[in-house]
Amino acid sequence: MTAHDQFPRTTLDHVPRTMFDKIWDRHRVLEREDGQVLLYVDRHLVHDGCAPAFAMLRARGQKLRAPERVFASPDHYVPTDTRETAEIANPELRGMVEALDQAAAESGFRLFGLKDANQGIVHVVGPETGISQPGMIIVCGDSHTSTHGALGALAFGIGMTEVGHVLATQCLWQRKPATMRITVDGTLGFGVTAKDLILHIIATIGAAGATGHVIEYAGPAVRALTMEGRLTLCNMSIEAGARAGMVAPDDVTIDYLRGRDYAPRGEEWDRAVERWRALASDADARFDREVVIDGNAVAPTVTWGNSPQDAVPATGAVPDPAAAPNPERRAAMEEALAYMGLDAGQRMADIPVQRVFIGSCTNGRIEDFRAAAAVLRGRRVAEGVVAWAVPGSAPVKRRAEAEGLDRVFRDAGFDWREAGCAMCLGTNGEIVAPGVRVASTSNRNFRGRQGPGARTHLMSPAMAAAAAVTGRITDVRDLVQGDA
Ligand SMILES: CC(C)[C@H](C(=O)O)[C@@H](O)C(=O)O
Ligand code: SF4
Repeated sequence: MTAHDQFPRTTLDHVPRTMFDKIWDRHRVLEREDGQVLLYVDRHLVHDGCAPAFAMLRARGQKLRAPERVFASPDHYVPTDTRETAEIANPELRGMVEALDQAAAESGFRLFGLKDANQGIVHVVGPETGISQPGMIIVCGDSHTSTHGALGALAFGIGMTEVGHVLATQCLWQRKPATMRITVDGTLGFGVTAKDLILHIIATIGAAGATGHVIEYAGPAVRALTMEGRLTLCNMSIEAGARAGMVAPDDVTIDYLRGRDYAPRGEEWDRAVERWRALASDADARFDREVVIDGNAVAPTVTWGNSPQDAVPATGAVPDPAAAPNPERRAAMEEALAYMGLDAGQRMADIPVQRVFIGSCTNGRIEDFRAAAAVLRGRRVAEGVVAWAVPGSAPVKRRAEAEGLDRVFRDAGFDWREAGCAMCLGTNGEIVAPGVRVASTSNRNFRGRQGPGARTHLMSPAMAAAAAVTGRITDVRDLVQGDA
């Protein structure tokens, strides 16, 4: 018997915890009687839409509590044809970029400005610079902050008032969410990516399927994903209604972070890795909900409607509202088909597209451009199709250019552009005309998102490249079968 065994351990020691619990517990500052918990925030990411929060601070004469924990990059409002602020013709857009420059100058936080080597969509910048790390609480005034959970962080979007609160206090009040584990068994097949997987998951559990929950993705098909695939997966957690998505850190995570600008070094790195490895959910930890997905059954997946849950295999057809489970769903489907200009039963492969957008915080990373380039090499964009490649960050753009991918895109007839959110949301003015159908690698196919009347079909980068080449929705497996 060891000395330790003579003392009964407290029951607390025996409570198995999920990764979410471990991160949550470590960041609790205090708890209110109504159950709200004050959390300490490790990283606060800021974008060019956060001007109202800085205005709030200014009006109250408050300063940033911890500017060294705040990192910013302009993304939503920046045009993707120039990096010169002075060349931004629209004064409103220019004003947004200038407002962020001014806030950084006043408050002393790190800004990756328009011409900075690290500028990009905040959700691409955080992971790629190593600012986002396992075990952290990461917040940003943007719903797709869930992206960073791929590194084993608890990362979630907050509102503008909360952005102001975090800037001033470095803390945030939150109610504890429920936990949900999505286990993906099996292996993703040829031509099937993390994007197809997350569209399949959302189609399975619904756009409100994870409301109030933090999702932990687990299982062999998730473990087999690259870090970039995991970022895509976690990015769209919010489209299933989840508060956040996360993947436990493993060798993939650690290899990804090693040597990045903001990653720890030397002995500090070794200690960090030890901490990160201990974050995984305990084997006997209980989740409030469990979902199991068969990874072998996932096909290249495309959306047909105005919610990310409106997704079917590329080999499938537009569903029939008559088969809807209830009248509300039937009405929603009918409305979506009318807006999208589609008929029930129409084969997905017969739907023509006029525009293609490869980019966004979902699929604007180097592996996404490699996957699309692999399809485009030796091929041309179909007659009448306008196709854009928009890197998620300046480093992604440089890397792609170093690999000669920009040539592949240009030779195929793509426009190769500067980094930003661009056509994902179009707040920078980059939208399409009414009725135009877009094959898009972004995360939301809401009505009017890519412009009033725009018709968005969500898909993977390889699928978007295939659509660019054929001018219609195409199962990329059919197109590239003869390659190799
Ligand atoms: C503008 C921003 C607040 C918004 C978000 O929260 O997600 C945007 O990034 C989006 O993707 O719709
Ligand atoms: S790329 Fe799209 S989804 Fe991502 S932050 Fe920008 S607008 Fe939002």
